[in-house]
Amino acid sequence: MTNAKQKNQGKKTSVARQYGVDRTIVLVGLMGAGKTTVGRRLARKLNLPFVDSDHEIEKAAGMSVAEIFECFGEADFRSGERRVIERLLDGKPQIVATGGGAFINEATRALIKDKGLSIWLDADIDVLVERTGRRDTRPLLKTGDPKEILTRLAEERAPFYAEADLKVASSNGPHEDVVGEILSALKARKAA
Ligand SMILES: Nc1ncnc2c1ncn2[C@@H]1O[C@H](COP(=O)(O)OP(=O)(O)OP(=O)(O)O)[C@@H](O)[C@H]1O
Ligand SMILES: O=C(O)C1=C[C@@H](O)[C@@H](O)[C@H](O)C1
Ligand SMILES: [Mg+2]
Repeated sequence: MTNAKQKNQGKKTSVARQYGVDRTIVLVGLMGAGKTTVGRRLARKLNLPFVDSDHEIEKAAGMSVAEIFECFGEADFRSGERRVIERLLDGKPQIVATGGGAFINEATRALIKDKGLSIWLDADIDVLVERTGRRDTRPLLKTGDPKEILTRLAEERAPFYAEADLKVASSNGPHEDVVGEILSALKARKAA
């Protein structure tokens, strides 16, 4: 490794270390909570790589999430999601944004708990409805009224998301504020 590369590598670990981050951060929570868009900004702040599990699945399959659901069904999507997340957890610390249902799957949740530091991004239903309404890419929200679906999913999933290591409110923008809340939660965890 060249000196410059070594220096950069050292810098990468040191910013994250200041916040006590020595394993991959895994963002969990409902569709629209901000896992992808907040996660990308958090990664920049901590000088860590960013990766999105939905995007990785799409790359591997050469299809969109909606197409995978349509052609193979949700069960196949979930097993692909588990395999992708297992691979993403097997390496140096990074920021992983998961799909909204990943942490609900028992096997995927066990992997994340074993190797990652999970953070639940929690936003109010009306905020989620507005945010997810901006793009028509989420297959689970196309089967009925999005507000009813998100309300039901929030009820069903909250006990699982509550198993995350940290919980951060993500209703109030801008994204940078949520990043700030995550950094504060990491600092508090380090100090505890
Ligand atoms: N704190 C925020 N302030 C303002 N807008 C936000 C905030 N967080 C997310 N958004 C917006 O909400 C939309 C959905 O966000 P994002 O794609 O990051 O959600 P997600 O949790 O990754 O959802 P999914 O589970 O479907 O992948 C985007 O348009 C994003 O810019
Ligand atoms: O909440 C969910 O179950 C999902 C969320 C999205 O990120 C995608 O992973 C997919 O649309 C399913
Ligand atoms: Mg996302």
